[in-house]
Amino acid sequence: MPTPLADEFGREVTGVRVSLTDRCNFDCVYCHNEGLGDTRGPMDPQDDEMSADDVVRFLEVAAEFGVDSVKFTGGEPMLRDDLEEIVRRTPDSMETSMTTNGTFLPGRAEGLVDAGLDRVNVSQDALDPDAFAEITKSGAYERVMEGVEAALDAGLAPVKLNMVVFEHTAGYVEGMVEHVAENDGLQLQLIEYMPELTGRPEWNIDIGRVHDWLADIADRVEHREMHDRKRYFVDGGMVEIVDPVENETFCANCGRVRVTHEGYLKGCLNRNDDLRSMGEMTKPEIREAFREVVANRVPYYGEYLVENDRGEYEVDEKYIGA
Ligand SMILES: Nc1nc2c(ncn2[C@@H]2O[C@H](COP(=O)(O)OP(=O)(O)OP(=O)(O)O)[C@@H](O)[C@H]2O)c(=O)[nH]1
Ligand SMILES: C[S@@+](CC[C@H](N)C(=O)[O-])C[C@H]1O[C@@H](n2cnc3c(N)ncnc32)[C@H](O)[C@@H]1O
Ligand code: SF4
Ligand code: SF4
Repeated sequence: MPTPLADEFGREVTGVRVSLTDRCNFDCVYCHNEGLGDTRGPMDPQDDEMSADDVVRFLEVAAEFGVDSVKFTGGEPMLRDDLEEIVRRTPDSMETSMTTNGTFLPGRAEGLVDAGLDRVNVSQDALDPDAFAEITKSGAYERVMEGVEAALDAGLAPVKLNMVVFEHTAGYVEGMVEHVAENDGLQLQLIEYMPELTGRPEWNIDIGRVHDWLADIADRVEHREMHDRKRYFVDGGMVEIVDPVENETFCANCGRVRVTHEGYLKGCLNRNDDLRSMGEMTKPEIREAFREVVANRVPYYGEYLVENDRGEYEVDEKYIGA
C-alpha cells in the first residue's frame, strides 16, 4: 500500500467522501448537505453531477495515494441510478461505504453488496413516526425501517443508524440506545447537531451531557482513531459519538478529503473557500490537484478558526482571502 499524503499538520489522508448528488427525496430541517446548503430542487438527474467515469477516475487516483476507504454520500446517493456501477468500479483496495436515508434500500441492497458495498449508515433520527415525519418532512418512516431490514438481510451488518442530536430529537436518544442494544446487527451513531452551515444555533444541545450519561451506563469505552471519536458499549450495543463542533481534537484527527457532486475537491466540510474543480482533468492533473488540496488542508477548529479572548471562534487572519 502506498504511503498516504499528509498535510503540514501531520494529518494523513486515508479516506475520501464523495457526494454523488445534492438531490434528495427528504427535506430534513437540519440538513447541511455536506457543506453545500439546501437539497431542495429537482429530483431528476442533473447535468452538473459527476459521471460514473469521473468518480472512478478520481477514486483510482486516490487509491494510488494510499486512500483506503471511500464514503458515498449526498444529498441522497441512492437517487443515482448508476450507484451500483460506481460501487462495482471502485478500486478493490478501498473499503466502500455509503450513508443514505434508507428509503431506496429495499430491492437494491443486495445488488449493492454484489457490486462490492461493504458497509452502510442509515439515517434514523427517532423511533417515532410522527417525530420522524416532522424532522425529515417525509412520511417514509416505514420505508426507512424496511431499508434497514433490507441492508441486514443483504449481509451488511453491522448497520449504523445515524441520529442527529438536537432539540427535536434529544428526547429519543435513550430509546435509540435501547433499540441498538436489543437488536443484533445495529449500531448507533449520535451526531452532534452542526449549526455552522445551517444557522439555527438555538437547536443545539449540550453533547457533553450525552457523553456523561453514556459514560455512566457503559460497560466499556473505546477511542476510534478517526477523529478520536468515543465509542460506548451499552448492554451489548455500540454507540459512537460524532462531536465535531468546536472540537479541536476531532479536527486534529481528521484524515478525509471530500468531493462535491460537481467534482470539486474540498478539504473540509465546513469550508467552501478551498474548493478545486476537477472538471475535465486528466489523471496526471487530478494527481496534482489532489496533492495540492491535501497540502492546503488545515484543521478547522484550532487553526482555520481560533478562539479569541471572549471564547468565540473567529477566522485566523492569515486564511482570510487566502
Ligand atoms: N465536521 C465534521 N463532521 C463530520 C465529519 N465526518 C462526519 N461528520 C458528521 O457525521 C455525519 C455522519 O457521517 P457519516 O457519513 O454517516 O459517516 P462517518 O461517521 O463519517 O463514517 P463511518 O462512521 O466510518 O461510517 C456527517 O454527515 C457529518 O455531519 C468530519 O470530518 N467533520
Ligand atoms: C447530508 S446526509 C447525506 C446522506 C443521506 N441523505 C442521509 O441522510 O443519510 C449525511 C449525514 O449528515 C447528517 N447531517 C445533516 N445535516 C446535519 C447537521 N446540521 N448536523 C449534523 N449532522 C447532519 C445526516 O443526519 C446524515 O446522517
Ligand atoms: S436525507 Fe440526508 S441529504 Fe436528504 S435532507 Fe436528510 S440529511 Fe439531507
Ligand atoms: S477539519 Fe474538522 S470540521 Fe473540517 S472536515 Fe475535518 S473534522 Fe470536519
